[in-house]
Amino acid sequence: MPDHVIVETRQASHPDAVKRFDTGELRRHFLIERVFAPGLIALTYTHVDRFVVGGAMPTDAPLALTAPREIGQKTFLARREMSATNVGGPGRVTVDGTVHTLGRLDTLYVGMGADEVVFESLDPADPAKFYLLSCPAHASHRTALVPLERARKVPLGAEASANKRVINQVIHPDVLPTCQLVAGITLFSPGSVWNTMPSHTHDRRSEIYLYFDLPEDGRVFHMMGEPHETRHLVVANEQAIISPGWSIHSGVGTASYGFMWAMAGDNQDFTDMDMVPMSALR
Ligand SMILES: O=C[C@H](O)[C@@H](O)CC(=O)C(=O)O
Ligand SMILES: [Zn+2]
Repeated sequence: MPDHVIVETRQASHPDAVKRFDTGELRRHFLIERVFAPGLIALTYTHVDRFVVGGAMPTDAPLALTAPREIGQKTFLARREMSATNVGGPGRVTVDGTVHTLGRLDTLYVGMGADEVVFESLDPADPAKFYLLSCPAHASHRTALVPLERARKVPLGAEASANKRVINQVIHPDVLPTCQLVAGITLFSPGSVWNTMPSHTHDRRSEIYLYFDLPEDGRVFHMMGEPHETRHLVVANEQAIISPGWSIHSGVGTASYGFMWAMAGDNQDFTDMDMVPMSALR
């Protein structure tokens, strides 16, 4: 039987090399075009903070999270922690026999050491799409369901600058303890389309973005690169981006969208950003 867990590996890149990348190379290294594939767990193993990013999209059968060779362990979570956020129809995640039901934008944090993780859709015609984020862990924290309402809310931006939005901090030290992972869901006011502008970097933490809720022909122009050497990626709905610590991560949509961001690295201090003055951007 073919394995239902597929993995692609991405190496880390030096900014001096990246400034010579053409569009195809930028996309090959930093954009994850297929996050969700029906009936599969599709993962990207990146050497940027050893993040594993991907999607579990069960249709008519449950999908068990097995440990691919890349992990080098008998179970996926032997030395890792993980979050699963549902951006699709209603679903269930069973962790070592305990069933958690996830509606839209609910997140399950799964602590290091969980053996059996199984994903299911409640309705195969409206499949759940579990967006997975995992990073190395050193301690086992409690598995917990974090509905969007439980997130710590940080309103930011203004209508006049087209960036009025609420940052929902879902995986955050004020919500629940984790080893490295910090993550949230940023949702916009109608008409606001700019995220994370003014830009920032935080070399001690890398970041992963998933853009969602874009219409079929909508696109986000995601800004990346060192502040003095910016590039962009044109991103469609439900595609993800690997943002190394040296890169800005800002985007503007041709239509309304939401996005999930996640960080791992040396600290979990969300406010510890190096803000980039507008005059420094090139
Ligand atoms: O370091 C923090 C991350 O870049 C995100 O939280 C930014 C974000 O969601 C936003 O400004 O909309
Ligand atoms: Zn950031």
